[in-house]
Amino acid sequence: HWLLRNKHSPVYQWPLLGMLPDLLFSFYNSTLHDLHTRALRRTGGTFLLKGPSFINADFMVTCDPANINHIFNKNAANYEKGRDFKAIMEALGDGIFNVDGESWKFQRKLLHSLLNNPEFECHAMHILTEKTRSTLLPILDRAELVDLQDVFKRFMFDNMCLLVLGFDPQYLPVEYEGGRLPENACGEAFDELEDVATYRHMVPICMWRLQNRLRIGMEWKFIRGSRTIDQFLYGRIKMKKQEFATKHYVGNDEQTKNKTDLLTQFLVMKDEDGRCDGKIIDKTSDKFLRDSMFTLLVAGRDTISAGLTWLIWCVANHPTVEKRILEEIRQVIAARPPEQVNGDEGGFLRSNELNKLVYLHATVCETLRLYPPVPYEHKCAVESDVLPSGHTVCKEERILFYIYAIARMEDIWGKDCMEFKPERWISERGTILHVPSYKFMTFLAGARTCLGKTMSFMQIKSMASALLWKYKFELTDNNPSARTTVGMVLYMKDGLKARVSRRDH
Ligand code: HEM
Repeated sequence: HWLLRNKHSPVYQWPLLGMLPDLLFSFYNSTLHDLHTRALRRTGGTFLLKGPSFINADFMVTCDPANINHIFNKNAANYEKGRDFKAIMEALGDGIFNVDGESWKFQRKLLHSLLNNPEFECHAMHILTEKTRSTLLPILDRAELVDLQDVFKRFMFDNMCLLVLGFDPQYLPVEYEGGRLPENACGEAFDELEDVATYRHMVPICMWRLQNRLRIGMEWKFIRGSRTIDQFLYGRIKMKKQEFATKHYVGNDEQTKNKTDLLTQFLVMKDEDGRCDGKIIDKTSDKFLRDSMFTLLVAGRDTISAGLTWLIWCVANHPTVEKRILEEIRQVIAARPPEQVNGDEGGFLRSNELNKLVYLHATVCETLRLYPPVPYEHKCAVESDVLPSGHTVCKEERILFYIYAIARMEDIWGKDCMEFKPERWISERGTILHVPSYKFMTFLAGARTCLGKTMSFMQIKSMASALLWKYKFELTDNNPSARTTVGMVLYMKDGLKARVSRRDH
């Protein structure tokens, strides 16, 4: 019976241990995403991932657009993040990622008004351009061989700190000695907390809780990393509050207010505080500010840097795509009025110019389709339900959405789904095609769609155009299929090492 069952099982099932051995093997082997993709292909898009039979560790795994549409839109009220998610992502505290119900509604409204404000978007672009000009370009000008992934990650950490806290920790300093970028306790603590979250996804709750009590293994990393992050964030919050107490805040008019960091905006916003479970959420309390600022830093740092890393890799592997992008930028620059033409400005395009880059936009979409910075997500059923695929979900059962696998399904993206083809995003009229979020789920779907989507596109396009216009990146490893990390963020396992040379236009 066991052998017969395995004949039809998408992942090998061991007695007592279920699919855990194969999962762990592919986790340490960095092939976890491929294992899920293969299993989803075999099963038509949905299967039950069986954990060890002596603990409740089963997951329904799906990448079926009909199921996703059902869970995120049609019957969204029945699906929550759930208790486990909050425990796994403990470092995020009560930030928006980790909450449901009233607290989520309150934070969503608050963040929506801040992040999607045109003046704030303009401020974000200004910070990004200045930081690129003052740090990133000088480093790339000097570098011959560089790990672009490491540089982008550090750069985005500084950029997000400026945007969120109004402070630059200089994780990517302009000057550094010995050709190696220096260590930074806070930046590294972010990485450690992410590793812990991945580990907690894999290992049964009782096991990591015990390790936490004993302060050993990965859980010791969690304790140490949380302490570093808390010191950093509470320190910044205290300083900002002191600034407020000692000097009159100049930004009473709406325009100035929207052009400051998010921490300041949280403090000056006049909106009412929220309510959750009958209690009042005070949005200026240290704990609420810590959780919100940390969430925003996490939301923007890795997603954008991972997206940009994959984009440079994809473009470097597709010379025809690179040629078309450069041609598009050349046309936009050529259309500038003479008084705005400045040789050194190069690929630094203004927001209205970035909007004209349809092919670059399609390239970003295609990169984020094949390499979604958040490769999987999970939710929990409040009540039992039947999915459109016919699978029954029990009460409190967890569902894993394999965003990475969606792009690799022929039924969804066609026979050429594995190919990197920006053209698939462009309509006959030359505009960007709209693809529903349950098919292009990189920014999630439904009411919980990412609040930084517009900003991310602008930032990735701005950096990509500036870098591709100014430099040629020659990859040291010509492997057309790079290994991916298996963590919460999809990075390149071996980094992105490239030789950098300036282009002569
Ligand atoms: C390429 C870049 C990005 C990608 C791929 C991305 C992806 C995602 C995903 C998958 C989620 C759902 C997470 C969950 O529910 O657990 C999410 C939520 C969110 N993102 Fe992004 N994100 C990006 C950039 C940003 C940026 C730059 C910000 C702003 C600083 C941001 C702010 C948020 C917020 C506030 C939420 C929570 C929405 C909610 O729960 O209602 N994101 N994002």
